[in-house]
Amino acid sequence: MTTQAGPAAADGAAADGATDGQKIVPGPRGVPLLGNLPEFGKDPLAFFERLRARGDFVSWRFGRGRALFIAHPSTIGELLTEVERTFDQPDLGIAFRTLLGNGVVVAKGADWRRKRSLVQPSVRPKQVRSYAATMAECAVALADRWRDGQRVDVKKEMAALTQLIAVRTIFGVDTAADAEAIGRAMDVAQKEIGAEFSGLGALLPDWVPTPGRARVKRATAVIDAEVSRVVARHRDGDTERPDLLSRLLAAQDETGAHLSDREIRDETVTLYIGGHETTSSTLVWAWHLLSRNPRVRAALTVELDRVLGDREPGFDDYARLTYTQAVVKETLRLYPTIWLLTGMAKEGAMLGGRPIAPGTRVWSSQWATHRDARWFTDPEEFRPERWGTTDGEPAEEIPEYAWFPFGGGPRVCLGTRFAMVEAVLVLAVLARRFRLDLDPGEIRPVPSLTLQPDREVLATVRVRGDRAVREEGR
Ligand code: HEM
Repeated sequence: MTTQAGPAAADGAAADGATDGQKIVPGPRGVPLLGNLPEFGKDPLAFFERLRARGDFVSWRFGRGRALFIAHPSTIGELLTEVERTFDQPDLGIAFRTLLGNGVVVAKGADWRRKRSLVQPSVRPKQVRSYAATMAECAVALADRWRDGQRVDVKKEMAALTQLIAVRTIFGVDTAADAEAIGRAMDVAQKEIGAEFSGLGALLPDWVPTPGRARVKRATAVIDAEVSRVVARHRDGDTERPDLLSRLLAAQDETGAHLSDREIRDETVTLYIGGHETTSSTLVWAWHLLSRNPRVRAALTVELDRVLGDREPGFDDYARLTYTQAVVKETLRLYPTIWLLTGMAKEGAMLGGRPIAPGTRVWSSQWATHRDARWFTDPEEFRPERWGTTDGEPAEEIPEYAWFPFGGGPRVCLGTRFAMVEAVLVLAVLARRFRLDLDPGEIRPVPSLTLQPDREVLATVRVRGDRAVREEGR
């Protein structure tokens, strides 16, 4: 994250009042030098909710620079669709760049366009179909290990599962040792990036050496060695493999050029980092919400029994599992794992019909907009039916960009389909056979790189229905 919001765009804008009914209102006063940074740092989710309560277009101070917070879906849509043209993505920091190199998340301009067009075909729906079998297989292997009455740490179980799925679908490695080596190094790097992102590290200049940054460097060296070993094996192999890496190796740009080894490394690591923790946290929040909402949990199992009966799900079931899809969408509404998106205004930037001075940092938050009663009836309630899943029951009318867990516009998440299919299949495999009863007690979201539960999420596994009886008879 950069710390400079640049010149005071909101200054000029605030002077002339409203456009399109979106008046710029001042945010909380803040303190000298640091502005609203202490309040933001203490509890960013509550801070954004307070800004939203003030208006749809709120000026605030991120350190010495002025910033704008936007809450209205139409303005959020403008920001997201204008990224790359009149808004820049912020720099995500040195730790991020060390690990991701110049992959599609980090790249900008023509370089980003080329990379996006090379990576995109490997995550198209047709390709996701071929990864779905691996997703379901990994979930079934976990289900086969769970026993009635077993105590599990849901965060750990979901992280291990999505890690295995990511390593297998991206790198196509089939040995547990390979999967473990890559996964372990990724874990170290990701943890340090999260720590830097949510701590003071993000405010330090790139050249300041910190122990965390040194650990990211060491983990990156391990990842580089592992990935280059796997790439070499793929290049030597003469058979077409059904993994993402094979598709990236085959991809060609309009001049016929392939991605270089360095670019292949950057993109595979980017896909791993982009997809692993985001999906694993979404699943943890889904179990949390299901455990606290028995009505929804019962409705989910009715669908799973009806669609699947006694068999495991496959890709073709995804379209039929509409309630399960709605459970995932509703989970992403209440607990959007990516909880903020920002853009830095460039020359010519406009929002809501008003010019935004270059250098202004504009902030939007999925957390704040997804819980806005103007767009969602009873926004704090976990109600998958709002997505129009029950036979005959119409969906709520939800404006475009009132729900944007995957972003939008030209930089929309490349893994949207991948993530939705993965979350739905994992839930379907596990919830068809089991109930997870989470221990009582409040679990609060902590915003780091992704929205994480503030503590261990412990649960008791319960085998469902008559299967419990069969299980006992074994
Ligand atoms: C629930 C899971 C996921 C969520 C909530 C999520 C969310 C997002 C969001 C909000 C963005 C846009 C960031 C921005 O505008 O700056 C994004 C970008 C991206 N995501 Fe995801 N993501 C998820 C899963 C995945 C998966 C599974 C993959 C890969 C298989 C993936 C790969 C990417 C990539 C490569 C980008 C960068 C696109 C670009 O800059 O052109 N994501 N994701």
